[in-house]
Amino acid sequence: MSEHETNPEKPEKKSLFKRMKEGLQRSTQALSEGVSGIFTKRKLDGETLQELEDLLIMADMGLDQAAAIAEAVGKGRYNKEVSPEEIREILAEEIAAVLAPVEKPFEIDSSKKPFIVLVTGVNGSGKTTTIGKIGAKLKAEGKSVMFAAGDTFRAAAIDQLKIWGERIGAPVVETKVGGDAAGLAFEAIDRAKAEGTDVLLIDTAGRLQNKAGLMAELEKVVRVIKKRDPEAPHLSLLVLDATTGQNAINQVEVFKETAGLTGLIMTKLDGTARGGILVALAGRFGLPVHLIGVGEGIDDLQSFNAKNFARAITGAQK
Ligand SMILES: Nc1nc2c(ncn2[C@@H]2O[C@H](COP(=O)(O)OP(=O)(O)OP(=O)(O)O)[C@@H](O)[C@H]2O)c(=O)[nH]1
Repeated sequence: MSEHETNPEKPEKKSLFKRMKEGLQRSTQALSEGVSGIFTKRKLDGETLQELEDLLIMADMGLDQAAAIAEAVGKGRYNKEVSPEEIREILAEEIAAVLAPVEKPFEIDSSKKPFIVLVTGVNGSGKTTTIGKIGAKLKAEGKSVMFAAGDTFRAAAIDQLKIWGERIGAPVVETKVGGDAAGLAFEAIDRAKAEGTDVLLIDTAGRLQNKAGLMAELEKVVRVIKKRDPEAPHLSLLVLDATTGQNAINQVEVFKETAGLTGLIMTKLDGTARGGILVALAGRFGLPVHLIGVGEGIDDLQSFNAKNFARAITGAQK
């Protein structure tokens, strides 16, 4: 366990970039050492570029993005000696270029009251914790927050959200285990309206093992939300666990239409050497990435910055 996991109080003083870099260490190590291994005392040619492409695939960037990025790195540099440091810089630029279009801060439109955020994701993705952390950040900005414990299938998920609610002073709308999630969303919107709440965050169930049932329920939740406010949900976010690798692609496909996804949050990037999955997702779906999780602390849920992320995972120094 790294220091920031065992002592969540201390690192507050650390810069967010430093925290992110630490969180991404495993990915950085794989890419940075990989580049050194390929380009030390060797020319940039078809062979080394193929090895680079393989390295990018290993980092979960996906076949298409890996090929395109490797090609871009090679452009105009064939048969030249290019140092690993230079390759890391070029790689960081190319990765940032793929990621830049999906960099979008998590923002609330305060003309919408309540601003309704629907949060989906498979069990264990970090969904409930993420909702709690977002709520804490919004509260710190002076906004009033309400949670709807819409993962009605698991008592643990309801309890976890209640703990967050108590911690940050946000009311939690809940129903009994097995209760109707759509009905709960309906009730939560009415209550948030009545109480003049700024932001309502709605949790949902994530049992992919019953995919048809889950999707039918999600559709119903979205339908009911729209009945109360045709513009809502104002954000529909999917929480993805970076350690699931390429599986994240399937998850986006599953939730995209049903939940009308407007953006992504990627958690647990600290638990994998394959942080390149964000590159694969960006290239494939172009969905905004609002936040990334690089550890368990509140400050470890950070705004996604394409350039910083690309620099961190490649180990580029400049
Ligand atoms: N290391 C690390 N752990 C994280 C991150 N985000 C969330 N977690 C942890 O992941 C675990 C699962 O989070 P939950 O919030 O329970 O996940 P969930 O999707 O709600 O899962 P269920 O409640 O099981 O559906 C918790 O222990 C979180 O602290 C992250 O960015 N890094």
